[in-house]
Amino acid sequence: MSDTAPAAPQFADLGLPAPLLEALNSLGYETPSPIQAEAIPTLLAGEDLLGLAQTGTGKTAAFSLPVLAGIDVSIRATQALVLTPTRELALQVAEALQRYAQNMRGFSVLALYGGSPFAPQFKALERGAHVVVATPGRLTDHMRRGSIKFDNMRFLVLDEADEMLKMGFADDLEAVFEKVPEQTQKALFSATMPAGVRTVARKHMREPKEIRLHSGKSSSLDTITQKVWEVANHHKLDAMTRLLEVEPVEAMIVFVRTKTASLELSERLEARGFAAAALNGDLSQQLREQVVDRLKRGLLDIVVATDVAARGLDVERISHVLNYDLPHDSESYVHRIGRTGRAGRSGTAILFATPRERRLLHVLEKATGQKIEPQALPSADAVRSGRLTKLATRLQNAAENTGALHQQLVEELLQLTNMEPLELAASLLATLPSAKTLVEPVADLPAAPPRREMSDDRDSGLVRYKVQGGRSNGLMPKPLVDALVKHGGLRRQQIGHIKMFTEHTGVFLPQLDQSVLGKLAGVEVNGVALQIREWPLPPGETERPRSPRPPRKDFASKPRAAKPPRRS
Ligand SMILES: Nc1ncnc2c1ncn2[C@@H]1O[C@H](COP(=O)(O)OP(=O)(O)OP(=O)(O)O)[C@@H](O)[C@H]1O
Ligand SMILES: [Mg+2]
Repeated sequence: MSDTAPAAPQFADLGLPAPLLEALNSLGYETPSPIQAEAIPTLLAGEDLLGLAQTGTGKTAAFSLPVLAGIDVSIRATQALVLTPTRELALQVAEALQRYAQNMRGFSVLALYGGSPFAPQFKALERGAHVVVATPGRLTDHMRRGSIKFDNMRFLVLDEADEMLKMGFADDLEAVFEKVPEQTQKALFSATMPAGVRTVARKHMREPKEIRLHSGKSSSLDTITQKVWEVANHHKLDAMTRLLEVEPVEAMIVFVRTKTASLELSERLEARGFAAAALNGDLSQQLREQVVDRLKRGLLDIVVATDVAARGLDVERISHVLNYDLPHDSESYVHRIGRTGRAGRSGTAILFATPRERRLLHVLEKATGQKIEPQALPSADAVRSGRLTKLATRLQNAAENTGALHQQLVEELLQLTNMEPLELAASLLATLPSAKTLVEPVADLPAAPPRREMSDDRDSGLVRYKVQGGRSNGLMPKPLVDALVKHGGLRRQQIGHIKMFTEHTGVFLPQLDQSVLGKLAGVEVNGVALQIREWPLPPGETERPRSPRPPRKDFASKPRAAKPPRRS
């Protein structure tokens, strides 16, 4: 981050105490980022602050360092409160504070978030953690119980202030503002600041200084290359597999719209051999933390997440962000793609847009101040040469570990087999599992058809079937798909949307003939005997099965489902 402001100041010029400067030095921070250069002196001077700077530009240190400079470790009381919208972020900010405070003896920071037991939190608050980093929900719980004390509070920081307002925490934040002592210094940070934030700032802050490091036009980083792939919904999974073959992905975060979609897609990716996992608000807190940790440590390469991971998450390995589903709004897009290209590194953001969504692109281009370049889907040739390059790299790497022993083996094999070296190499390749995909033909992915001719739903052209047996019977999408593949002779890609209800399951499939239905009838999946039948929904009928059921002949006269349900 050294190529920024013209007369770049040094950390030593900003007025920070020696223990913090030493910590920055040991962390390898050379020069302050622009937001740090501006925010640190302002906060050290005691002013309130609204800090607006792009994703990945060091806002955490911009507030953490001045907060730490103001902490008196000899007083065992909470002196600063930092609020973050998500649990992962609370933990991450607490960890950052701990790192910056590595030379402040006796310093303690506490992360307070839901999904973790109260008892240790009470104890740590009792002992007087110097800084508390909390999510609004859990903080409100503690405020109700009176376990957090505000008397010594000197700083209040809202990281991702706009998101917390958007999540509906306005009243809780209001209560916090009311509760902190009058002279508490306040700071709000984010990469995006919609109008609502300023209203809060005006109400609760003392003439806050506003530091804005980008014009409203460009809220995302120029280290991020943005591209769009036009893909119909039902080709997204194939397109994603292609993407993974041709793009130099180190780690990727994939954003989908719903929790269910994050589970389904991560399962499908795992089934295709990728180190993938889901991250969404329904998972246990322990699992959520494990996923982030495994991603950081390189044990996972793909995390399929909902917007719970869109804000603040700082994982150096993330080289790519994929918007598998379009975000709800442009702010969310800015934050999502900001998970890559952090701290001056470069990153790639790819967006899957169906033809119908194409018209929304200009909104995102406007929000990021950048063009989102359309990119042709990788051709079969590109996929093949991507695979070949990967294999070549592997062989080159392997060459470093071969020696006389391997060469001698080759000599012996040549003699034994009576083959030419080229023949032998070809045979060896044929036994190599990873070379298998190279001899298989690769089909070109169909480009998304033009808008008018298609219904760009992943279920288009499919028929809706009703499967007797739902979640409450223990039926799950993955085993169901496996059974459809095994007993119904379907290919995975042919299977559309699966919707699990309590008592039954709705699934979109190509039209099945009676013999296939017969084969599937009675097949046991997780102890449930499948009963599967075509299931058109007469207009106006709800998801719930009605009794008495419509007569069978209605089914035959209406092969196509009325309207697929909205994905939830
Ligand atoms: N001065 C610096 N020199 C080098 N690296 C830095 C510096 N300041 C911060 N970083 C690193 O940059 C990365 C991004 O910082 P941070 O998470 O604070 O960004 P952010 O602005 O809060 O982004 P977001 O808007 O996504 O939350 C972190 O890994 C951090 O350690
Ligand atoms: Mg941040």
